[in-house]
Formats: sequence, C-alpha cells, structure tokens
Amino acid sequence: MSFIRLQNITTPYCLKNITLDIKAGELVVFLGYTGAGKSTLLNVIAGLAGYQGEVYFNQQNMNNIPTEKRDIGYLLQDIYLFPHLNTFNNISFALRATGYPADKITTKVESMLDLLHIGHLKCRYPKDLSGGEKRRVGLARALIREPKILLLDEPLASLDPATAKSIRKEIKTLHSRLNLTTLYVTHDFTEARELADKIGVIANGRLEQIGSVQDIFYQPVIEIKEFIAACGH
Ligand SMILES: Nc1ncnc2c1ncn2[C@@H]1O[C@H](COP(=O)(O)OP(=O)(O)OP(=O)(O)O)[C@@H](O)[C@H]1O
Repeated sequence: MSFIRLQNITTPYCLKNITLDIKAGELVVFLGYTGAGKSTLLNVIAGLAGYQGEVYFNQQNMNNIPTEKRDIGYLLQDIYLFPHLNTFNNISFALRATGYPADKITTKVESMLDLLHIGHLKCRYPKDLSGGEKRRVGLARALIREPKILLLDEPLASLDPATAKSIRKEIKTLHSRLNLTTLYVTHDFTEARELADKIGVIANGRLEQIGSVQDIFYQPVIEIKEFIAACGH
C-alpha cells in the first residue's frame, strides 16, 4: 500500500502531471539535471509550493495541511541553520516552538546529539562548523520531532567525497533505524546507487522513469545516460 501518493501534480512553472506511489520505509532518490524540477517536487510534498493535483500521506489528503503539520523533516541544500543559535538551540528550536515539555527538551536533544555523533558540537555556532558538521546538525534538526517522512535536497552538495560518503552511510542507517520514508534529491548517480531502494528520474518537470537501481542502470532513459557514464560504474 502506498504511504505517499502524488496524483497528477502540476505546478505553474515546472512539474507536469506527476503521479507517484511510495511505500512506507522506502528510500527513493530523485535524479535529474539542474532545473528538472526535483526541488519543486520535494517542496510540493512539504507543502511549500503551490500545486494542482493531490498529495496523500497514508491515504489522508494533505492539500490543506500546512507544512508544520505534515509530519516531515526537511533538510535543504543550503542549510539554513539559525546563525545566532548554537547547535543545541538550533536543534531544540522546533521543540520549543511546538510546546514540547520544557523539562524533557534537554534529554531529547542530547539523545539526538548522540545519534548523530555531534555531542562535542553542542555549544558551537554555525560559523564555527565545517560543511559536514553543518549537515549533521541540519539532519539532527530535521529529525528532532520524529517525523515519519524525511526530505533531503542535495544534502551532500559541495562536501569532499570522503565526508559525503560517511554522511551518506549515516543517512542510510538513520533511515532504517528510525523507520523513515525518505525522499532524496541528487544529480549524482553514484549517490543514488548507494542509497536508493528506488530511483525516480525527473526531466523537464516529468517523472520519466522510476524503478530499482538495476532497472535504471541497465535501461536508463536518454536523459540520464550521461550521469551513468560519469559515475564510472
Ligand atoms: N516561482 C517560480 N517562478 C519561476 N520559475 C520557477 C519558480 N519555481 C521554480 N521555477 C523553475 O522551475 C524549474 C525547476 O526548479 P527546481 O529547483 O525544482 O529544479 P531542480 O531539479 O531542483 O534543480 P537543481 O538541481 O538546480 O536544484 C527551474 O527552471 C526554476 O527556475
């Protein structure tokens, strides 16, 4: 049964009639060129972009449900950590804003710091974090409210290959351990291959192809042949 269903999603500038079913617990990677519509697709699911069509989570229509009530964690490509808050306060922000019991916030944030191996960063401000550390803090912040759905928009962009690989591994572990349904945007086939249960290929606002890594690797649509050639297998 599908956990996320998109039905005939069209947006004014970009997406064209996308219909898609994602099962609970799947890690789906959306692959496509710059400007293809990948971020817009995540924004639709998050309730951050206007659209025509229907979005369902667990068979409930989400069209009139605002972002903060959609049970999602979201890590954007340009991570907007609050510059004036340290790591601890960046992570706890959403808990405070939603009335989480004040006496339980510290324990909750500490457990998230442990999970992401960033306890030593808890008093640091974003300007004193490396790119990789910022991603980990961003992930902790996205996960602190225990969402069922995690949306990641090029979360590893501009990291060195070794750091990217280690965070990728961590994302995969968190995805399983926290029973997440994860949607991940990239234009890197190597990244997609390492992570995906399924790959969805977006080109010119359309979902051109969706299938297993093997399906996409051996029978790619024309638009991503270059990605596959570039990944060096
Ligand atoms: N509000 C808007 N007004 C005009 N054009 C828009 C608007 N929102 C999105 N677009 C256009 O829609 C297209 C898809 O953008 P989107 O950010 O979803 O692509 P993407 O596949 O995520 O690209 P990238 O890999 O560069 O992040 C782009 O051409 C963008 O300029």
